[in-house]
Amino acid sequence: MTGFSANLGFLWADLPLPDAIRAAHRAGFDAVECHWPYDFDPAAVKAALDETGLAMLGLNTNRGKPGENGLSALPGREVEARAEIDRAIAYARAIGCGAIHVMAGYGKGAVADAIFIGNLTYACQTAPELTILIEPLNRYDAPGYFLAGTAQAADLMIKAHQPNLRLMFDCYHLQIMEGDLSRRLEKLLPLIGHVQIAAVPDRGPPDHGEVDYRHIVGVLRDLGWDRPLGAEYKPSGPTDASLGWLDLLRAV
Ligand SMILES: O=C(O)[C@H](O)C(=O)CO
Ligand SMILES: [Mg+2]
Repeated sequence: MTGFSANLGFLWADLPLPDAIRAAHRAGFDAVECHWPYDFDPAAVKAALDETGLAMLGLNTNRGKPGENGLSALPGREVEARAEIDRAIAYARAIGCGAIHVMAGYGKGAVADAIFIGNLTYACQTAPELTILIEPLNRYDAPGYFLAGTAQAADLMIKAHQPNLRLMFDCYHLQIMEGDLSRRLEKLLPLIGHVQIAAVPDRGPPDHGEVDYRHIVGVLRDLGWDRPLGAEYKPSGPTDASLGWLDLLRAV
């Protein structure tokens, strides 16, 4: 049966992270993931993970100054970008989290490409035991974000040539940018480190909109994908009232 990871950047985002972990456990999630956990004491986060038995699958590097969306592809910001990578690695190690999404920021062109590859290589080699993720974001939510498609991501991964560098396949962003999700999942499977889901286009629970996730869950299962899918959607009210989709997708 397919498992699901609650993305606590959006689900139970009104609770302190340790309590959000407990809420995800009560709701029956198989794992959790987050965006930016840095305001919370890693010991308290680890205690909640140990208490519930849930794994924290991933966290993000910090985004930088207000209005920025990551630093790792930005010329002249390498020192800060690597400090944020170091901070993310230390936090991930402290709580036993397996993956870090290194956020690129609003760069472009060959210079940004080279800088991003350098910073990704640094992250991969500093923490060879962790998976380092890169994630294409859609042009509506993040106009100008450096990484905007799977071909670009695959090209970066070939150039960086690091065994622990993987693609975050966020079905929400990639349906908007590229579509053809079933064939794309099949083709890119060896590059994928984590899969996320949300309704398109409203980023609500994955039970409506233009993607039928019953089909996508079946495709992934048939491809042999056996890791929890990240529920990274924005509930329109209390998270506990938004979870009808869980039984629907578990039944696939
Ligand atoms: O927004 C997303 O899809 C991401 O997964 C993220 O980590 C924050 O931008
Ligand atoms: Mg995502």
